[in-house]
Amino acid sequence: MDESYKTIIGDKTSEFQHMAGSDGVQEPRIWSSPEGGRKIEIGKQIFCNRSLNMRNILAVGFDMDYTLAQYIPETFESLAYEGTIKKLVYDLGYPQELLGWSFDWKYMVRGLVLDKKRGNILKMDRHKYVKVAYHGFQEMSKEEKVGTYGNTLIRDSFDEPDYALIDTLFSLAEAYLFAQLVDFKDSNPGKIPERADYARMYKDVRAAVDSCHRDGTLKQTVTKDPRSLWDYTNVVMDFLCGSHVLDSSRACNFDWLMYFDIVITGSAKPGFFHEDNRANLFEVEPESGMLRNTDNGTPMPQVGNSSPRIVLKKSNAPCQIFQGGSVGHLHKLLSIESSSQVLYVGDHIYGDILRSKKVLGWRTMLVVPELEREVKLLWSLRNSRKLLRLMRNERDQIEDQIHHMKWFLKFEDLNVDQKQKTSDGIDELESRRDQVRTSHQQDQRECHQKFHKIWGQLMKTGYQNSRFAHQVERFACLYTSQVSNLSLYSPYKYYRPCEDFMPHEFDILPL
Ligand SMILES: Nc1nc2c(ncn2[C@@H]2O[C@H](COP(=O)(O)O)[C@@H](O)[C@H]2O)c(=O)[nH]1
Ligand SMILES: [Mg+2]
Repeated sequence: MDESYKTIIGDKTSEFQHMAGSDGVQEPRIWSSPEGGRKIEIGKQIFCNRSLNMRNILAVGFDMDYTLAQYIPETFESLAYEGTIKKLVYDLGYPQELLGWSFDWKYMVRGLVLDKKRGNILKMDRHKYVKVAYHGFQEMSKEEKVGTYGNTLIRDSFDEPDYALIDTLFSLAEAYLFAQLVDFKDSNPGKIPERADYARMYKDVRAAVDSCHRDGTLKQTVTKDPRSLWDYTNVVMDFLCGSHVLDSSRACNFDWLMYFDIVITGSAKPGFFHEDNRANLFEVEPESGMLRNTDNGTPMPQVGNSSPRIVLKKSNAPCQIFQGGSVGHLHKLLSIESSSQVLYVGDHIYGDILRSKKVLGWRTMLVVPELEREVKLLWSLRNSRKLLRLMRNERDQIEDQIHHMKWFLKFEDLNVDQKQKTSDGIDELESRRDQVRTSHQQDQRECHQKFHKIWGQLMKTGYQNSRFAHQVERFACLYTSQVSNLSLYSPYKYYRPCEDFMPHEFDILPL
C-alpha cells in the first residue's frame, strides 16, 4: 500500500500500547502505575455531566470511525470532498469548473446547522437563537438575521427536513461544498443545472457524499479493495493497535481482538439501538470474511465447518465477530440485564450518543477531538475572560444608572437647573456606556476568533452555551477529547459532575 495512505488515520492510541508490548509481554497499565492518580493535563481530562460509577459498568462499547480511529480531516475529508465533486460533475450535470475547487477543512465546525432552502449556515445557542449566520460565505447583517430567524415561533424547528445538522466530522466536507455552491449559484445563476434551488443543491451534495461512503471511494483509499466491512475494520484496528501499517494484503494476525469480547460491523446505527429492529445477526469468519447465520445471537453450527469462534493465541480469550443484528442480540451475547450496565463511547452526538441514551438508557461518553485545543485555549485566555466579565458588569451598571436618571427626569418635580444637571449626567453616562459596550463587543469578538475565525468557541455562542454544548450536556454522561484518555483513569473511577450553578447563586458562592 502507498505510504501516503498512512496519514489518513491519526495515531491517538499510544496508550493502548502500554497494555501489551509488541512481544506480547504485558506492560504496566497507566492506571496501575505509580503515575496514576496524578493531575491529568486539562486537554486529556474526562468531564462528567452525570455521575457514573465504573464499578457498575459491565460492558464498554466503542464506535470505531472518529472514535477509536481518528481520521485526519485534511486528508480523509478531502477525499470525500473530491469524490463528491466528481459525482456532481460527471453524474449530476454540475459544471466542470467545480473540479478546480479546493476544500478548506478548517472552515466548517461541528454544531452548525444548514438552512437548506435559504442557503444559510447557522450557529445557534442552546435556546435555538441564531447567533451567527452566513449566506454561503457572506456574513448576514444583524437585520437580515433577525428578519429571517428572529420570529420566536419558528425557533423550535431547525431540524430535518428543512435543516441539516453538522454533527459529525464526516459532514464538514458537505457543509463546505454546500456553502461554495450557494456562492457560485448567486454569482453564476445560469451555470447550475436547471431547477436546482439551494435545497436541491443540498440534496445533490448529500446524495453524492452518501454514494462516496457506499461505493468504496473513501474506504478503498484507506485500505485497498476491502472485501467487506469486517475486512475494513480489521485493517484499521490492526493499524491502530499495533502494526501501524495500513495494508490489506498483509496477513493480519488479529492480535487487536484480544482487547475485545465482541466485535460488530455493519450495525447500521442508529437503527441498531431499537430493540424491535429485526435485523439478522451473522457471525463473521475472520480469515475469509464469510458470514454464518446465527439464531438470535447463538451461532448455528454448520455441517462440515469448524466453529468460527477465534481462540486468541495470547490471552486464550475468545472474541466473536458479527455483522448486523441489534441491541437485543448484543445484550444477550454479553448477558446484560440492565442497560445502565453498558457504557458506550462514540463521536456522533446523534447516531451514537443521543439515540443510545434516549432509546436504551445506556451510559454514554462522547469523544470530541476539538476539545483538547478548546480547553487549552480557554485556560490561556482565562484572564481576558475575567476582564470581559468585568466590562459586561460595568456596562450593565451604567445602563441601570441611566434608566434611573431618566425616570427621575420624567417623574420628579425638578427645577430648570436640576433638569439640566440630570440631562448632562445622562449624556456623560451614555457616552461612557457606549465606550464600554464597544470595547466589550470588540474584545469579546477577538476572544471568540481565537477559537475559530468565523464560528468562535465550539461550546459557546456569546455568553450562552451553544446548541452543540447543550446536546453534549443533556446526552453525554461523560465527554473527553480522545478515547485513550480512559487509560489515564482507574477502571474503578467514580466520575462525579461538578456542582450545578443557577444564576442566583453566582454572586453568593465564589467560583
Ligand atoms: N452511507 C453513508 N455512510 C456514511 C456517511 N457518513 C459516514 N458514513 C459511514 O458511517 C461509518 C461511520 O459511522 P460510525 O458511527 O460507525 O462511526 C463509516 O463506515 C462511514 O463511511 C454518509 O453520509 N452516508
Ligand atoms: Mg463514529
